[in-house]
Amino acid sequence: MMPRLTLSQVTKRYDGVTALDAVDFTVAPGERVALLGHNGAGKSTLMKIVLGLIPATSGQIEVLGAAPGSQAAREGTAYLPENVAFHPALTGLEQIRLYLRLRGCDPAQAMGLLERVGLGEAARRRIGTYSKGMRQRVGLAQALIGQPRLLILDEPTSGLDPVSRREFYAILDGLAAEGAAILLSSHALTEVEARTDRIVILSKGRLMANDTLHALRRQAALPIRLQISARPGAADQVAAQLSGGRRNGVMVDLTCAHDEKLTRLGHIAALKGLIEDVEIIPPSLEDLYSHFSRRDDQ
Ligand SMILES: Nc1ncnc2c1ncn2[C@@H]1O[C@H](COP(=O)(O)OP(=O)(O)OP(=O)(O)O)[C@@H](O)[C@H]1O
Repeated sequence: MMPRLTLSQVTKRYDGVTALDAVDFTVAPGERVALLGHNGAGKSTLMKIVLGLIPATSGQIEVLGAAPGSQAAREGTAYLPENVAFHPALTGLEQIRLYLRLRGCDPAQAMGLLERVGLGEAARRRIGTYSKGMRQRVGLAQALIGQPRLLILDEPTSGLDPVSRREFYAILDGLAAEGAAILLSSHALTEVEARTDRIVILSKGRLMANDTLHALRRQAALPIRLQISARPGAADQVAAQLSGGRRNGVMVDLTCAHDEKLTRLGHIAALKGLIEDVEIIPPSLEDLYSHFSRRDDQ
């Protein structure tokens, strides 16, 4: 399938600063891609280039097979900025109707869009009375006008509570299932870990990683933690036999390389009379993120 978004060797220089340095990646239909990076890594610059708001210094960008900022690209692309501001005196329904009219679409679609983002019941209340999570959903309803095939979301869940975040991602899952390509930036690694298909890490404008979480784990080859619960009174013996560290009354911690995992599990299984349970804890996205974003400095 042709990617919805393709960046090839995209470089952006502001005077003296290289904000993007030969960045390559694609986003396919139905794919949810997380764009991660420290402050100043180049995420906003990348989004602005994709939206056609600023030009790249060099490289090629294709948005829905067209040039960024062209009519074809703009018609099929939705953008949700980090802080969406709406008119507080308007109701959600009025606000979305207004956007529909501005886009030359039928304002009667407004209720359907609001229901889609879970604002059906609040549609006739003033936006001034909405919570931050609800305002973010108005933003998403606005972004869904015209059935976009590519969504660019700038930290869409910052400031939302855990329940609102989950609900927001559930809406994105539905859109991706219908074939929308989604690129979202975030600083919240735990939620991205569970809710996206691929991870792109930028550091000082350079692409440090671009793969699934699974593949990044293999590439990084960070140690895996094995957490063993010993039978009552057996923790010292288990720790001694496995050369592991005792944590409290019953827990024994081990770390091992990825390719030692099965051997280590074999040793643990051989102590079966002494052991209640074993938990395998792979490196978290946070561990991977610091691994990949630091690679540059070495
Ligand atoms: N208009 C500009 N003129 C000069 N330098 C700029 C301009 N815009 C951004 N930069 C620089 O380019 C680099 C990348 O900035 P960018 O805003 O893209 O980062 P970011 O990853 O979006 O950061 P954040 O997480 O803080 O939003 C930074 O060093 C920034 O100072």
